[in-house]
Amino acid sequence: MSALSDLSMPSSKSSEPKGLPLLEIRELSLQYGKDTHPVLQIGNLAIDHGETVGISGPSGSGKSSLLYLISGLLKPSHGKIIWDGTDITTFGEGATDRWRRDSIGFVFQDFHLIDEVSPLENVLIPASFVGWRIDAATRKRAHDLLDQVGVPLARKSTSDLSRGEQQRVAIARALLFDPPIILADEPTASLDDAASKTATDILFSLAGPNRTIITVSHDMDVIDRCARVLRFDKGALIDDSANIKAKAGIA
Ligand SMILES: Nc1ncnc2c1ncn2[C@@H]1O[C@H](COP(=O)(O)OP(=O)(O)OP(=O)(O)O)[C@@H](O)[C@H]1O
Repeated sequence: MSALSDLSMPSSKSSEPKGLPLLEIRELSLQYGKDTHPVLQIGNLAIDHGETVGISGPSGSGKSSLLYLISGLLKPSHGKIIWDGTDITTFGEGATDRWRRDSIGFVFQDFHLIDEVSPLENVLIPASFVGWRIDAATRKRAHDLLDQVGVPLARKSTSDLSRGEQQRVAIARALLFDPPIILADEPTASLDDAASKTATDILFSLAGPNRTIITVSHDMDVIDRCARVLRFDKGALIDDSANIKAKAGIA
């Protein structure tokens, strides 16, 4: 891994804090089917620029649904999701996709990589949605990101990589467009202890005054690294507190 510290640079696209929270949720609810009980209901919640936020709670409490809602991958049944002053629930599909590409890097539990292609091609997947030709600067950035997360560039097939390396490819891919917000859904759930620690170190090295990390996790090592922890149960936010351990740097 050449230089983890390179990743800790704040996103160059970060919006300047304007005194508004980065994310505001208002009266949000999600039902997966008409006439079904909401699986998530949140009154008001605000997250500031640069916060590291861990989302914890029992299985089925709505954590992943929340992450999918705030990334625009799911539409709520009611309520507003306001990022930097703009309610993304009013966007059509194309505008949501553009906003997500520019603003969010998403790290999934099961990586969402294409096994048959190289790590470099996987990192470049988001660029392939933007246009037919991938420019040299984007290729170089993908190359540099893989180098920084310590993934062997010479591998032809991503399936040859260890699971830890695959998750690092996924993290590099999430950073391709230098997003100010990183969302992660159980980023260490399928990794062994050593690989979890490396992935967690990389993830949190990305945090900065203007880069915000929001992660769902059952892994206490991940949650302990977050300065703020939101706990959910049965679709409700039951606790929202500062994490004293993370603040003291002893997580
Ligand atoms: N596509 C879907 N259709 C119907 N119900 C769903 C769907 N996805 C999730 N649910 C339900 O919504 C509730 C919240 O699910 P969600 O995955 O958000 O919880 P979670 O806290 O992330 O759980 P886990 O920790 O097990 O991943 C659960 O009861 C789940 O069964």
